[in-house]
Amino acid sequence: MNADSLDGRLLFAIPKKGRLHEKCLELLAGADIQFRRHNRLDVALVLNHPVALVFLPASDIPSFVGKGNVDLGITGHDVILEAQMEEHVEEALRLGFGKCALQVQVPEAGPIQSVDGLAGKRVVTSFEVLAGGYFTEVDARLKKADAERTKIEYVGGSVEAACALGLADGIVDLVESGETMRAAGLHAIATVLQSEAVLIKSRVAKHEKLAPLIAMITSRIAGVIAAGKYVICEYNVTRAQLHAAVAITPGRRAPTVSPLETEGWVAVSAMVLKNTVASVMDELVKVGAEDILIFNLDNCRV
Ligand SMILES: Nc1ncnc2c1ncn2[C@@H]1O[C@H](COP(=O)(O)OP(=O)(O)OP(=O)(O)O)[C@@H](O)[C@H]1O
Ligand SMILES: O=P(O)(O)OC[C@H]1O[C@H](OP(=O)(O)OP(=O)(O)O)[C@H](O)[C@@H]1O
Repeated sequence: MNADSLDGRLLFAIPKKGRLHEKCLELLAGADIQFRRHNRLDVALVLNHPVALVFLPASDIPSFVGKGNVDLGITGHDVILEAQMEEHVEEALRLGFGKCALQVQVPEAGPIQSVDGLAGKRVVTSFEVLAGGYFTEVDARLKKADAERTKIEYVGGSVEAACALGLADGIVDLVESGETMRAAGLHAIATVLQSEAVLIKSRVAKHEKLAPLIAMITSRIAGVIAAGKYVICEYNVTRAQLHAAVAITPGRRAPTVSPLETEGWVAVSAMVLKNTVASVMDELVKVGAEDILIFNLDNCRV
């Protein structure tokens, strides 16, 4: 591949490894963005659109998009703030995966058990900017003199080992299930921010001509995300109970209600959030709904 083959193509950055990589590949497949990635190459031409995928470390994607080197990208909200790129990129869509929290952690059995207690001590992190900003405020609130301020030290990985190694009194790191934290004998004493994966667009004006293609990709990805969040719920209910049933399944705009051949009965179809489906079914049974069926969505536009 040479640089010419990228001419006129929209560049779309995808995390090359790590927690977000697999999910991004699923999203691309769901949005019918087809590509063949050659072994070890970090650029792949999309076969069915004028797009090239650029596989980059998640933490580098905010600045590539923010500076306009690539037009679109998927990365974590956390790394956008860490790269101080929030004013240079537009978060077009929240993607609902890669959910985690950046938390202040200390040894469970240690002498320090509060953020105020940790202030002025040594904190190790991969998120220097966010941790630095957080403890600058804590130090200011506690009126720490310059020499007493919290010392933030950067490490590129294995942050959770820093306390056990005697390098830190506390750390600031990402937590999802909490397994890594607990395995290292740590617990969280504060949350700096919540994060999830986001689709970001460059704010650089020269990319205006790509707007229709960006809008199409955004809409396709939004459809795949919505399809994962919703199911279709269908059931039969008497007209007398329709009002109560519709209150349980109002749908996104409104449910579809169709007459049944049986006098006094209707069939109802509505989109329902997947994570509420069990309680929705319980409630429907209580108001007399019958033949309740749940269907997964492959894809949708909402
Ligand atoms: N445990 C987790 N659960 C959910 N999302 C996470 C988790 N850890 C990280 N993330 C999200 O994924 C992004 C990339 O993190 P990940 O640890 O996969 O990085 P990476 O690309 O493997 O880089 P490195 O391992 O070099 O730090 C983070 O910025 C965050 O938004
Ligand atoms: O709360 P948990 O579910 O245990 O997840 C948290 C861990 O996940 C991330 O690291 P990851 O495992 O992606 O590897 P990395 O340290 O190489 O980035 C993060 O840096 C934490 O260490």
